This record gives sequence, C-alpha cells and structure tokens, in this order.
Amino acid sequence: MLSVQTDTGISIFEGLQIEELWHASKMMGFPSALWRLPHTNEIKLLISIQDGTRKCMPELEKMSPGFVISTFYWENDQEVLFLEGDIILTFSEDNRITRIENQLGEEHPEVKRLVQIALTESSGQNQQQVPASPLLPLSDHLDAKSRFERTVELAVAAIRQNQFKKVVLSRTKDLRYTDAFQPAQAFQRLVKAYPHAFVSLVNLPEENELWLGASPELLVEQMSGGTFKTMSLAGTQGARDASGALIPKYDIRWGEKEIEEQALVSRYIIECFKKIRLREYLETGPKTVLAGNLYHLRTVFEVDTVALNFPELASVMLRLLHPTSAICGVPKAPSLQFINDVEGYNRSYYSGFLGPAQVGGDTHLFVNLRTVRFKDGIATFFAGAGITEDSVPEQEWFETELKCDTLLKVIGSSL
Ligand SMILES: C=C(O[C@@H]1C=C(C(=O)O)C=C[C@H]1O)C(=O)O
Repeated sequence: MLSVQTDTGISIFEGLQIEELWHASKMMGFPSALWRLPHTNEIKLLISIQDGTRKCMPELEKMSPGFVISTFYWENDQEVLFLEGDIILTFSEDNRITRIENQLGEEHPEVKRLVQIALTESSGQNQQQVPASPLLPLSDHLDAKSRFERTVELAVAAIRQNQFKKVVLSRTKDLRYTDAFQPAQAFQRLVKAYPHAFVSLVNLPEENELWLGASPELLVEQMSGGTFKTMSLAGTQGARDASGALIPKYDIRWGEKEIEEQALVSRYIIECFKKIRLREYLETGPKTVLAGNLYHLRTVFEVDTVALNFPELASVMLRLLHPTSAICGVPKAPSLQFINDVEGYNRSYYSGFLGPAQVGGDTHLFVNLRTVRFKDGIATFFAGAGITEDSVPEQEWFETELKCDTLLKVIGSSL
C-alpha cells in the first residue's frame, strides 16, 4: 500500500472522497477526468489546475501525464484536447486515497482552495438528495425511429450500389436531468456494474459539458514495458433472455453478418500494420466478449515495441486507425462522407477517443462509446450500429436502443 504522506507530514487530501473532490473541482471550473481501467479496481481523478484544457498533437510517447479527448472528426494533423495532470489522485475501490501525484505542491493557493471546498462538501453542507424522477424522452420516439430506419435503408441501398461495404450509423436520445443529478455517483455505479469497461467521467468547463461513459473498445494502448495493443470489436447481440437472465457465453452463436462485420474491422487493422510494414504482431480471437448488456466479437492485436525498436508505434497507429471501421466504415472515405451527408447531427466526442496518456508511464485510449453528454439540463445518449448489405432497419434501431440502455439501466433512475 502506498503512503499518502507528503514530505511535510499528512497530506491535506487525507480522508477526502471522490465525490467531494469532483464536486469541488467542478465548482472551481477546473477541467478534470475520473476513470477506471477495465479489470482493475483503482480509480484515478485528474485535475487540471493551471492552463484549462489545452490542445496538443497526440504524440503519445512525448506527452506529460494527462488525459486526452478527441472528437470523431479528427484530421491527423489536428490537435486534440488535453487535460494536464497537475493533480492525479488514486483511489481504492472503497474510496480511499492511496496515492497523490501533485505537481503544484500542497501550498499552492488553488490547491488549498480546492481542498477547502471539498472539506465543506464532506461536512455535508452541500449534500443533495437524489429524487427518483420519471424518464421522459424529449424527442418523439416514433419520429426518431423512422428517421434512423430511413438512414439505414439509404445505407443498404448505397452498399448494394457498391459505394462502400459497411457504414456505422448513429443517433442520439435526449432526456432531461435535474440539478440533483450527481455525476460522480453515477460514475461509481457504472464502475460497479461494468468491471470489463473503461468507465470515465470528463468535465470540460469551457464547453460547459460533462461526458460519462463505459466503453468496451480499446483504440490504442502503450505500456511502459513496451507492449502495444489494439482491438477489433464489432457484431452485437443482446446478452439477456426474455426473463432478464444472462445468456451463457457458450450458448451464443454468431450469424454471417456479424462475423463479416467484425472481420472487416480486423482486416482494416491488419491493413494499417501493412502500411508501416509491421509483420510481427500477435492476433488473438475472434472471441465472444460481454460488454454490459451486450455480447460482441473481439480480436486483440499485440506488438512488442521494444523488440521492434518502435517506441512511437501507438502515435503512428492512432493516426492510421482513427476512425476505425468499427465506428465509421469500409472503405473509410466514402463511408465517412455518407455519415456526414445522412446522419444529420454532430457526433462531437461520441466515437472519438479518450483516455489517460503517460499516467504512470502508460497510455490507454478508448473509443468513446456507450456514452452520454450532460449539457444545459439535457442528457444526450449516443449509439450506433454497423450497417452491411444484410442489415434490417428495425433490428439496427433495436441495437442502438440496447446500446443506450447500457448506461440508462444503471444511471437512468437518478437523472
Ligand atoms: C457504434 C457503437 O459500437 C460499435 C459498433 C458495434 C456493432 O456495430 O456491432 C459493436 C461495437 C462497437 O464497435 C456504439 O456503441 O455506439
């Protein structure tokens, strides 16, 4: 167990909890990020005190510790948003601080004020009760359904005319939330519900937005020991039967459509490796994996960047991979153009990428899926589905409903 003592004795952060610090940081207008990596039980809270959100080129191996977030539309020569890791706190599962990385020192006036506000929170002065409220979709459900199904029909027609092979179409679902909604508590609930996911909550004060998500899809990972990883994740089935019981993994059978859809993503990743003449990678899968209330097909690709003397592989692959055919389409250019033409809304950070860079020497960027944006009293859920020649519009709609449910089922009652 790591000590939380500083050179001068017990840290001023001692005894504070995630919710109190999150709320204090939000009140002070500091960009911040909370996350929990898949299959781990540590939660990290990063607070960016000095510069607000900056922009930088994602040269991952050269960056200082921080948190990266990018929109779906990202040209390779563009900068992405970066939250500098002025303070990075590690919490155990039971909400105790186990590690403090503070670049500014405990005497820094902003750090002291942050802690002061968090202490006020902890004494219960600002605690609010979360009332149960009915969930009322803001947009007309039937209208949204027929609009989405129409875009799927258009995509199937375009695929039959050989404009492209696959396109991922998405849509949004808006709900109201009240001031009593506690995002850090919702984050904690997702952490408990989805041990396999990358659970994150990001506060972007300049945009007046919060993004909460539980992503199943790794885009690039670079560990300090040299291992690089990426994955192809596609093909979707509900994981529960009519009575709500989890269907065992070994009972799951995949159709031709899903197998082909996922194989297209794997092939796309291999094409990216080929572009840089990288032949030494380990490919594992496809395997059936659980992601919340869904099953997907997943293949993992691993590279030993030390053996290949290729320390910048993650940055190179990020540029080549994004947007992958798991969230855009095949071939990339015409499917991206199609999304632009027919989707009819701005994806913003949905299906972009996000995650810690160089925190403890490791970088983990995930595709921003199973995500919700909180802004001006409206919670916007985002979900998409891969469309191929064999797609049935109504089934694709239900797939997006199931994907929205990943978050709604866990946090819906507290909105
Ligand atoms: C587009 C989403 O998910 C992606 C699309 C999938 C599919 O089409 O089957 C499966 C997993 C993800 O790669 C989403 O969750 O919004």
